[in-house]
Amino acid sequence: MAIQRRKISVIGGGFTGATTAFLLAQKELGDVVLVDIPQAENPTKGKALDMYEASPVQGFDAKVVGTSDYADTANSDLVIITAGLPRKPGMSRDDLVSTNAKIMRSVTEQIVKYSPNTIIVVLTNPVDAMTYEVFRTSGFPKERVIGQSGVLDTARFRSFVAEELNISVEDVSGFVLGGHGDDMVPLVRYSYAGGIPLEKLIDADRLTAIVERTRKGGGEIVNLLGNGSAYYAPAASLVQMAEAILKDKKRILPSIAYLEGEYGYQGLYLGVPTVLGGSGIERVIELDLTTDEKEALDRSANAVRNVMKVLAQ
Ligand SMILES: NC(=O)c1ccc[n+]([C@@H]2O[C@H](COP(=O)([O-])OP(=O)(O)OC[C@H]3O[C@@H](n4cnc5c(N)ncnc54)[C@H](O)[C@@H]3O)[C@@H](O)[C@H]2O)c1
Ligand SMILES: O=C(O)C[C@H](O)C(=O)O
Repeated sequence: MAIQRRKISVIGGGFTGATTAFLLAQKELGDVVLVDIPQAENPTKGKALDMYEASPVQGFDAKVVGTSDYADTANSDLVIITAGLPRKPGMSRDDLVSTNAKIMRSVTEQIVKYSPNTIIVVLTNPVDAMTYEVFRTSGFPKERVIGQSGVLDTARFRSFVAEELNISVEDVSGFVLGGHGDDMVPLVRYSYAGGIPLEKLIDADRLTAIVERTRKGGGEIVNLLGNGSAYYAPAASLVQMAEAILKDKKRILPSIAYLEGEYGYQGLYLGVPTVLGGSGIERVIELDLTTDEKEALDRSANAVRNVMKVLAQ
């Protein structure tokens, strides 16, 4: 029997969607279907063809097609949702909730129709609430609906620490819990450089500044870009999660997972450490938190709950 390549659909062919599609193809994680609205069909086809034409030069074997027809996504192994509005300077991610929730509902119905057994990874903001909306609309089991925030937030933290210590980013590990907002909880106590706790290497004041910069990392890029939000690091983060799932790597990566009692929360999508593998979220890892850390996580969880109230209206 012929072995078939994996199929990955990326919904939304804008900055994050197109960048993700290209990285997925470059890593030969599967053939990629890039989907956008009918009005954007030609540019989407153009981007996909352009990517495919890079394959002989870069030496990757992956087909990339652009479309507005969900029939082309049928039987996807993985679907990544990037469709929706990004914020502009002066906006919070939460300002996007109503518009992007409608988009989540419509794209999820199409995804489920054509790929009822797929795993969905959501990027669209406000991502904790949007992941919940996709979960609710899809009717999928919780392990097959996952949100991306922690890989990106941790990557920002690791970059800033590496810069501070003038060391390789590879040797820095970070740990960010909570919602993808300014209340996220970077946990310095669980962060290391070359196995050495960061608190032994960086002054408390500097560490506080790095934590603050991480929390506001998305806004820093929004202000620099002027019209849109980050896409290179978000796309790289999606691809790391996709690789863990498609190759059943069982990596410990932070994901936005549906909590039913873990960390004391019920019925909430929130960023936590997880094991990501072929079934999606295979396990949520629970850790003991100090009183201060739990209070910070509660603030972040409350911020997500407040956004979710809009969905209930
Ligand atoms: N969770 C994260 O860490 C993270 C990181 C980066 C961006 N984001 C979010 O991802 C989303 C996309 O960001 P972007 O920079 O790619 O924006 P973008 O404007 O470049 O692209 C969005 C694309 O979605 C398409 N779209 C809109 N409605 C659609 C629909 N119904 N079906 C299919 N496609 C549709 C648009 O035509 C556009 O091409 C935003 O909400 C942004 O805030 C989240
Ligand atoms: O900041 C944004 O609006 C986009 C994204 O969530 C990010 O953190 O870069």
